[in-house]
Amino acid sequence: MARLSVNINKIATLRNSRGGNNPNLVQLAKDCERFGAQGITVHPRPDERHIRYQDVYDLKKIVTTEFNIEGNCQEEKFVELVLANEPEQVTLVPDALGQITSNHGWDTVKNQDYLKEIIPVFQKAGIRVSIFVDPIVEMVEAASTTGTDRIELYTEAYAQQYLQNKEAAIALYTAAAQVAQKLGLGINAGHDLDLDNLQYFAENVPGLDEVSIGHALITDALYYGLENTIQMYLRQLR
Ligand SMILES: CC(=O)[C@@H](O)[C@H](O)COP(=O)(O)O
Ligand SMILES: NCC(=O)COP(=O)(O)O
Repeated sequence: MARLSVNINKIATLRNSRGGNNPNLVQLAKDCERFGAQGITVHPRPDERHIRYQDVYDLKKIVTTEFNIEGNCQEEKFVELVLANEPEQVTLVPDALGQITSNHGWDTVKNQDYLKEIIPVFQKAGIRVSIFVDPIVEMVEAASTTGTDRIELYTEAYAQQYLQNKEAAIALYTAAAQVAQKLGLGINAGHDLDLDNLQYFAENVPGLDEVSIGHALITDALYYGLENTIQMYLRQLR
């Protein structure tokens, strides 16, 4: 069964909107784990629009499941932040500054030499490395030669096509996962996964280790409550 890592970026968005500490991000992360979350994911961005760099230090002290820090390793401050906190996993995402959200994976062919250089920096600190990739076989194959431990399949395209044609939506992901498995890569996935599309994804992506879900899960929690929502998402993965 794939693990559920809850991305709490949007809780930080709500907190920052009033300048105070409500909702309390640290308490919410503790509660997510108590409700069944098998990991906590954060994505500190250079503009600190939601997760602040200090949040990472505060969360590191209390996360007892798996701490996954996502971000752009081309930002020197991000590398320092991750090495200072030594999470279980770092997910390297090639975001440009000012993007409203993450919207593409690495070109693992063009960035092969760079990734081969930066990935061991984290691995030498005992941190598992996952790199964000689109579901393209060539990108997965080139990911395997970078030395990364895992890939994270970028699932926005799946989510967008799922309601119109789920068989077509899943095809590239199933194929990419089959190649990743053959190459000995761990397989994570994330972005726009939700209560409607998650189960079908998990059933058709072999070797799926972890999904990280934030935006839809936090939105659902406004209607169903956080504890119930986390349990609803976990049931989609059983
Ligand atoms: C990498 C990815 O797809 C998401 O994890 C990302 O963290 C979403 O970032 P925002 O919450 O800033 O949209
Ligand atoms: N890596 C994906 C993630 O952490 C959350 O993405 P989303 O569910 O907020 O789209």
